[in-house]
Amino acid sequence: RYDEPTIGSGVGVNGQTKSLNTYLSNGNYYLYDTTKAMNNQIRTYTSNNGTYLPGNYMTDTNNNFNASDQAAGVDAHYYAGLTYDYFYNNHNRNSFDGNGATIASTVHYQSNYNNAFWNGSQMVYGDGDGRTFIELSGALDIVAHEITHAVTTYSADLAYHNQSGALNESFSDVFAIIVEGDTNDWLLGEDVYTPGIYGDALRSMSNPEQYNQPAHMDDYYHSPDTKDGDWGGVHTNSGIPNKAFYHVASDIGFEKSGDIYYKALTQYLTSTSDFEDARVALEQSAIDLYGSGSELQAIKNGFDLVGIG
Ligand SMILES: CCCCC[C@H](S)C(=O)N[C@@H](Cc1ccccc1)C(=O)N[C@@H](C)C(=O)O
Ligand SMILES: [Ca+2]
Ligand SMILES: [Zn+2]
Repeated sequence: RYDEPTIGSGVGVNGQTKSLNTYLSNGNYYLYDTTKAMNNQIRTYTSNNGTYLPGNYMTDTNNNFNASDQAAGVDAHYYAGLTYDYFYNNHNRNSFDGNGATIASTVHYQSNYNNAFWNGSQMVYGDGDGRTFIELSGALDIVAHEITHAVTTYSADLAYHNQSGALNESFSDVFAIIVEGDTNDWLLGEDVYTPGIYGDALRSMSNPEQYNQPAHMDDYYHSPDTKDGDWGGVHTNSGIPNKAFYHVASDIGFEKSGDIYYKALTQYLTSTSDFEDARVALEQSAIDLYGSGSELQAIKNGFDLVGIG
């Protein structure tokens, strides 16, 4: 019996059926996608509500991943593939390290875990407690958010605290929105956030204040640089550069803003960059790509509007 790439199907967290790149080995089908550029692989595991990482491969006997406990893995796998395709097709980046690194995702991490994260080596997704969140890999913007953290690690490596940390969070939200690619969708987490409440989200790029984030430097949130202080409020102050991005992308679109933000992240920003440095990096990236035209003006305008001078 030969091992070989296969195409299976699965049902995601929100009930949609999707085609999956899987792998047949010894009579079992694995969530193991070998179809991407040279040597890159996308591998999806389950921690079975424990804390072991990466845990066990998620497998199926008939290549139809339609069991309820497989849904989180279906979406983590499928959305990782979409995010891989975005960075490869739009920025010619082969995986998060630019060299075909395996994208490993683990779902069913702990119990009732209302979060998802990049742990420096892989993506990890909780199931949520069923009230605040359902399985977090069920949202493309969350998967793209986490994989962008991996891209950041292998580029600017923005230190995860204070303004550099808020930029780290903001760049993950920026590419989450771009990968979703819907000019009407400025929300983050809406597909898996509060299943009992329609239309809300964890964050909004167009109106950060709606979910208690500042949208201007005048309202910068001074929080302790501790775990309990969210390392200087990185998930709060990200609202300020997020709002700037909303203005920029509303002006020049996701393709041009994506190219400018990608160049800034990978060629100009460093681990200690602050909000002002980000403005300078984005202005320089716009000039490099488009000269001193409307794109540069969009950056200047967006950052002026949020008070980053
Ligand atoms: C381990 C503790 C901290 C992890 C932080 C990760 S990178 C993170 O920022 N996770 C996102 C998940 C997310 C992304 C987009 C939309 C919804 C939810 C996040 O924002 N987590 C919030 C809940 C937080 O940690 O405050
Ligand atoms: Ca969204
Ligand atoms: Zn994050």
